[in-house]
Amino acid sequence: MLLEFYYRRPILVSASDSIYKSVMLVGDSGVGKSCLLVRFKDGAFLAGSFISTVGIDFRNKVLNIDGVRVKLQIWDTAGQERFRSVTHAYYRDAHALLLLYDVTNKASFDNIQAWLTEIHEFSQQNVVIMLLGNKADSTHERIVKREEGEKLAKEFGVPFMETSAKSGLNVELAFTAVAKELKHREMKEPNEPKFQLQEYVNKEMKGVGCCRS
Ligand SMILES: Nc1nc2c(ncn2[C@@H]2O[C@H](COP(=O)(O)OP(=O)(O)OP(=O)(O)O)[C@@H](O)[C@H]2O)c(=O)[nH]1
Repeated sequence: MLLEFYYRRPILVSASDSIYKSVMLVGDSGVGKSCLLVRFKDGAFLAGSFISTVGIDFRNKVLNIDGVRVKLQIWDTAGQERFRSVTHAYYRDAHALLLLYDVTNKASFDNIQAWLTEIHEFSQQNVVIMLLGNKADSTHERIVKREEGEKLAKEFGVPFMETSAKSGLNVELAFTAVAKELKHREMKEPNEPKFQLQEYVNKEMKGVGCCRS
């Protein structure tokens, strides 16, 4: 069963009113990748014991972006080191990467640079990357300030926002923002201005303490 996951590749076919895109969730083990995906797909939060992803898994979700059906195939990767070679094989098929750290876990934040190095080594050159500081609901346990996340993202030239799979904060927005970017890249009219992902996120983003899903 597991081997099937290892060798399956996304099949991406286009129709005029639909586009098919592949999004990968990456980051250290325990940052909340699976929970973010479940929140986005099912609107639920899986509280309780933490079960690490084995290898790689995926879910599909269709978004309507400005009248176009954007079919997202979302790949949830295992953050554990021992599955890294499996994950590497999938990078080159990804159109967008959501790179997560956990705001209550400094090591996961410190590892972002290493993740970006790996992403640049294995993914397509024009892949859309967005940095997400997850578990923003954990106000008392927070170690990484929002400003630190913003600074790091600026340093690496990637858009950034904080999310919470638990409260739903900005989860829909994270996926919608990358879907919009991908749709604009594929279907941009000659005179249409470039889509500004960070500007869009800044306008739509909710602060910590809110419960937008
Ligand atoms: N407070 C809080 N806890 C969260 C949030 N997201 C995930 N968690 C918890 O963090 C733990 C790890 O979540 P997962 O989604 O399994 O983490 P993962 O990144 O998929 O981990 P791997 O599969 O090992 O790579 C679980 O106990 C979740 O309940 C969040 O937004 N807020």
